[in-house]
Amino acid sequence: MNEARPILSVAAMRDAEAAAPCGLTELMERAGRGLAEATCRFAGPMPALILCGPGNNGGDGYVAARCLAERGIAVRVAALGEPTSDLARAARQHWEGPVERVENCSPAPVLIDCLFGTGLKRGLDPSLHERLLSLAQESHLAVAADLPSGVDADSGALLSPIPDYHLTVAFGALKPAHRLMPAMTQMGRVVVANIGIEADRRWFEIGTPALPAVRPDAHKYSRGLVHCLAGEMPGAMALSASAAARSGAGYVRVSTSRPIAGLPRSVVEVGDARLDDPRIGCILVGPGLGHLPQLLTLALTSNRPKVIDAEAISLVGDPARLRGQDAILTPHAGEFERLFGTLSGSKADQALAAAEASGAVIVFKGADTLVAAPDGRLGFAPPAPAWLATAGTGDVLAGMIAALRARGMAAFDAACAGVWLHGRAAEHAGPDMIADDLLEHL
Ligand SMILES: NC(=O)C1=CN([C@@H]2O[C@H](COP(=O)(O)OP(=O)(O)OC[C@H]3O[C@@H](n4cnc5c(N)ncnc54)[C@H](OP(=O)(O)O)[C@@H]3O)[C@@H](O)[C@H]2O)[C@H](O)CC1
Ligand SMILES: [K+]
Repeated sequence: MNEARPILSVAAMRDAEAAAPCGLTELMERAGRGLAEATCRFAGPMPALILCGPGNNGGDGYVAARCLAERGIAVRVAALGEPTSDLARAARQHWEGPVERVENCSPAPVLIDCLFGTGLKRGLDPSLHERLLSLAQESHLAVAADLPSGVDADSGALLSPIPDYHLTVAFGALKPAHRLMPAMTQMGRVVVANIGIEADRRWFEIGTPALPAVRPDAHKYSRGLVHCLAGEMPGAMALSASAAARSGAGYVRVSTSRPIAGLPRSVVEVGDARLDDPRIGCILVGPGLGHLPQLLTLALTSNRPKVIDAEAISLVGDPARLRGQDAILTPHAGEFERLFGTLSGSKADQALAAAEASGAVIVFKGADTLVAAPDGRLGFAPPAPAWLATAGTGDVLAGMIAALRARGMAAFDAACAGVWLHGRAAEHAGPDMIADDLLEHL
């Protein structure tokens, strides 16, 4: 079972740190020890070079050096200068070995980057980031303490270039950058060292979903009726409706003015669209919609839950139009901007602002998909294969989420579950998959 792991912003991390009953010195001790242990497990007994910055990330490095030396590892330390924080100064004093200079130290098979963590405020000086890149290049394994130095912890932006790491050891909790582009692709394996803080769980990495059980007295309507509104290009809705049928909906119905090729025989095509049917668990509108804005208007006249995808998102026009609707929106970046405009802040900030403005659950898709709720909950997708970026996979996701919603899951939970299952289906389908192949793995 893959538990939802908390994700903390820099501000939330500082609060958690301040509230930790064990105190900051012990937190640093645990962080350094966790870094040493994770590095040993990953790299074995290879000689290591630890780069220490001026702040507490550097402090973690001095602690890790002591712990590695206690394990008999040949470890060297190189610093940018003397530590500037009290905690790091104390950690430096407990390191009994020599301290070289980052500018002229020689490389080692394992490079451990403890230059900067959550306190990074700007890009590294060019001479320093070039030094970091070259020391990483000359090592066999590069390990980042908390975050690669150069990454903005809250947004995942690269403030200066970073090498590709093999391992990143996050302290206490994941930070947004561990699950946001572009930083997430350069961190290698990401592990969390438990340092004993209490983490707020409103932001989290989406874990294995708990799906509703099928009751012994279930019938097709109680298991969830998905009503799809097919548009000008019904092939897209064929994918969505098939995905809904394969995601446990009891009954999938498609309103269409002409026969649709490729639907499973169990999916029913109907000529009319009676959306006041109280048995409808979720309406799906958008995939293959084309220029039929009236279908969105029709969906919005119904009080039933709905998933609004693809072209239908742009047709909403004003996010306030969704207030009072029980809606899940599934935009990619282009659709997001067309409806919500250019919002400021990180992708996380933007997703939350969009959820608040519309009152809808927002699935902000991409290599770093986020699920935002109007009440401030935010799910970050675990990494999914890059080969998911192919035509039709969004139609499949929309159908999956509609089915999970129709099965009675709350909107936010259904969206998170759909995103998680979609990523895992892609892993099973393999690198040459097309969207249709996902259906076999739902
Ligand atoms: N959160 C926890 O529970 C724990 C975290 N720990 C570790 O501490 C770091 C965060 O430590 P902090 O001291 O806040 O920050 P950093 O070490 O990342 O860096 C701060 C210093 O770096 C200077 N700075 C910032 N950006 C640059 C830059 N581009 N170039 C040069 N110098 C820079 C900054 O000084 P300025 O005044 O010049 O801005 C600071 O001196 C966290 O990531 C964990 O690794 C602890 O172990 C305890 C538990
Ligand atoms: K670091």
